[in-house]
Amino acid sequence: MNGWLTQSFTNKNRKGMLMMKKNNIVLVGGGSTWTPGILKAMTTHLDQFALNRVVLYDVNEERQEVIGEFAKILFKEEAPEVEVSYTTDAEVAYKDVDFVFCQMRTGGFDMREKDEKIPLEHGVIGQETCGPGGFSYGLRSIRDMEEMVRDVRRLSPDAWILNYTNPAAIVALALDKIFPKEDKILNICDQPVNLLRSYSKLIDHDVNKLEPVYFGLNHFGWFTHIYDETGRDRAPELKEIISNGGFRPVDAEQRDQSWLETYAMVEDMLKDFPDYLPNTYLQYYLYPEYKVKKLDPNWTRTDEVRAGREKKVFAECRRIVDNGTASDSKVVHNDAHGDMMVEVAASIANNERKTFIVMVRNEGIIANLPNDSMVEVAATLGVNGPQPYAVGEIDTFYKGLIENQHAFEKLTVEAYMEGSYTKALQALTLNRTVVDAKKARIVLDALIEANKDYWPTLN
Ligand SMILES: NC(=O)c1ccc[n+]([C@@H]2O[C@H](COP(=O)([O-])OP(=O)(O)OC[C@H]3O[C@@H](n4cnc5c(N)ncnc54)[C@H](O)[C@@H]3O)[C@@H](O)[C@H]2O)c1
Ligand SMILES: O=P(O)(O)OC[C@H]1O[C@H](O[C@H]2[C@H](O)[C@@H](O)[C@@H](O)O[C@@H]2CO)[C@H](O)[C@@H](O)[C@@H]1O
Ligand SMILES: [Mn+2]
Repeated sequence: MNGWLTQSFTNKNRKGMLMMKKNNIVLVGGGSTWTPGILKAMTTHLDQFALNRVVLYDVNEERQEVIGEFAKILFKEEAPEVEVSYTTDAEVAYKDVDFVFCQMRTGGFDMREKDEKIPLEHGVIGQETCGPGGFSYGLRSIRDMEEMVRDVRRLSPDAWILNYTNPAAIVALALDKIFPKEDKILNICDQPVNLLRSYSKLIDHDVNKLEPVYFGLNHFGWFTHIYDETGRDRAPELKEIISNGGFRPVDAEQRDQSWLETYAMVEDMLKDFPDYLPNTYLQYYLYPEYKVKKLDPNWTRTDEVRAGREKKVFAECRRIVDNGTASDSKVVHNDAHGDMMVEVAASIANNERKTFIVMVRNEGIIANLPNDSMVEVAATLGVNGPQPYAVGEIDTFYKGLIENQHAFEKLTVEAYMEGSYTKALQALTLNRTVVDAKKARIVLDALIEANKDYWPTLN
């Protein structure tokens, strides 16, 4: 039984006491490199999102132990009233939870490396969530994600499942097809909010006062307007600034070179297509040949992450555990990722109806796109889930791009569900990063071989 937190509550309109439920959380992929940041965000948002119990769950015992021991120290110092534990047992993890925060990586970085390097060996974009890499990772993620949902529903029928697991576009579509009646699964990406934070720096404006209008699919969308609190659209000014002075992420000093290059490509995209502010991932679809030349098949993003974030996070957590204190922690910072995950949960739990950019089944939100696509748009979040803002009709160029990408995503999910080689080949042939069917077949066959321990058989 959860406790309740009596919280003193003050804002400019109301003063009083708010009874806030204390939530039981499970963090799936508890040994993830992002977990320390999310845990830190949990400790700094306790007045918004009250916690009773936090369980970390991972299939990898070694990773889980390092991050789990760190978690115990962090909470002992920051929020000793919260019960913290870690486990590799799904039966323990999913029992009696209110929110599941999910960020698993089936196959780990070893398989991410193959997703990136195999396509590149054949002259095609190799990226974690885009093109054949995203396809490959998608076919691995769906199985574990389906199992997770079934386990959660058996052990915690009413829990909210907040999913970050990539490729989120394919995972979201697959879960929507497998569990069409589910209304408590929400797929989220932190890239739009991270872009918003970067825009807010460019115009020196509080990000919380910016209201975005966004449309597309996950890692495949555009900001059409960015309104400030006076109702003025700041998008034209932002486009001007970026077109003349380039674009850097808000946390540029923490970024590896490849992310700086990725942000820089927004300037190129705006020069070619000045209508809207593009999501950075569009670079792979708009300039596949150019990007392939820039990518190094011997040193991809996985190598950078392993040498950078993964090494730092685990070394720092081990150091904290050895020292017995997290008070001087360096790598555990709040960024868009942890903050957003906790703020999304708080908005749902407290029925705050704050606006976030999330994935939802289209059903007319973007009037001239298929109803069954999982679109990424602005929505308010409350106890009844997302209430998306209507986008209306979109112009031909964007409609064409998105319909093509949706067809790729849908065929990928169907290839998984039907075990269909033909649909897998159709999916890769449609993808803008591949196009050529002979190339698609070569890459598909190589990925089948690499994923034989993970994928269903494709006949
Ligand atoms: N949606 C977004 O915007 C966003 C942002 C950041 C990260 N992510 C995603 O979050 C995930 C974690 O990323 P990372 O770079 O920290 O990877 P990571 O490999 O460091 O962490 C993932 C963890 O998941 C564990 N895992 C694998 N299969 C599991 C399963 N079936 N059940 C429970 N745990 C399992 C692994 O052992 C690993 O410890 C990835 O899917 C990544 O793409 C998404
Ligand atoms: O290559 P990685 O593992 O570093 O990151 C892949 C993820 O990239 C995006 O996330 C951003 C995020 O938006 C930002 O807040 C900050 O934390 O950096 C991340 C990248 O380092 C993307 O939205 C995710 O889906 C990817 O998993
Ligand atoms: Mn993302």
